[in-house]
Amino acid sequence: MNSDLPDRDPARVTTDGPARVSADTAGAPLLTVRGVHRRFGTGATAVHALRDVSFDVAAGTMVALVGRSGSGKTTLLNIIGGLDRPDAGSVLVDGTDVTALDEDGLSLLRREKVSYVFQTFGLIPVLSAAENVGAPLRLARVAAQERERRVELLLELVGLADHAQQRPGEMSGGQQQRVAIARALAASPRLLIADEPTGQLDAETGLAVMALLRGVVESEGVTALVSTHDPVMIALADRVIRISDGRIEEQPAEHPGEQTPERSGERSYDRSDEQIHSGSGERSHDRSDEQTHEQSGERLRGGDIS
Ligand SMILES: Nc1ncnc2c1ncn2[C@@H]1O[C@H](COP(=O)(O)OP(=O)(O)OP(=O)(O)O)[C@@H](O)[C@H]1O
Repeated sequence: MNSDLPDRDPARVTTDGPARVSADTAGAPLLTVRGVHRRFGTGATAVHALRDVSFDVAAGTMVALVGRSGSGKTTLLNIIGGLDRPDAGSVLVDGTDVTALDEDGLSLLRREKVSYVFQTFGLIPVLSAAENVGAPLRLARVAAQERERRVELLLELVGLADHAQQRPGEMSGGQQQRVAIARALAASPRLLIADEPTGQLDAETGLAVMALLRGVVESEGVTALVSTHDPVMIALADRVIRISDGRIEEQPAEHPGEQTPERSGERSYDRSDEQIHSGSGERSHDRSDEQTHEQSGERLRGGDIS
């Protein structure tokens, strides 16, 4: 498959196998949430959607955010992604205090550091898959040739190289969500936020999409915060944060620098590509991280768009 891909600038796209959480970055928080409070409304009818929420997320990990409907997951993700502001507290993403940014700063944050994957995909219906994936690169004024190259690699990564010209309405829900994941990765974000990304998908397709997310966390070195209700998907995460009635219910001990197999990138997870391409949903015990690279051929982080 790799031989079909165009020549690449090795300075932009590495080919040296899966990304690992290196010793110097392992355990370092990519995300720091401190004392976040969000209230909707006032007086007796006020809803305290988040109450004194604090946690850290280490770089290069995939964290599942779980909780019942109305527990505050979307509110929390929106605040972390700069789509909403807390009444109190702070959020640091890769050293940037999101809560202190003005609108321009938030736009820049969303363009450069944080990407979203939504339950409803959020694709632009009149654009092809390739144009949707390329949209953030257009915004970032990436030159056409480089943009085309990255779009091709990204669609390859999510197994949709043959669907580049199809519009969202001509694709299945699972395919649309894979386009959305490719688009979210286009600008090489540090943090990928996914709000119930499989909520609209059947169980098998949902698992394949989640396994794909799991794969890109490792291959692209991205950090992912994913809200989900699905226990199978929770099992794919490095760590689970539970939220109940706006409060973090359970905070598993984290020891910065500690290298579990999961955190060191040695984790073996289900093979997303076979599941996606065959739709079988069968569990593979192959070393998926190696295969991810054999099949996608690339680690896109490092393919900076500037
Ligand atoms: N814009 C808003 N105005 C008023 N109340 C809101 C608003 N947004 C959220 N809420 C309330 O805040 C609480 C948390 O909502 P949130 O959407 O964050 O929950 P959730 O865990 O994402 O739920 P679900 O799993 O159903 O998506 C709920 O009680 C909700 O009704």
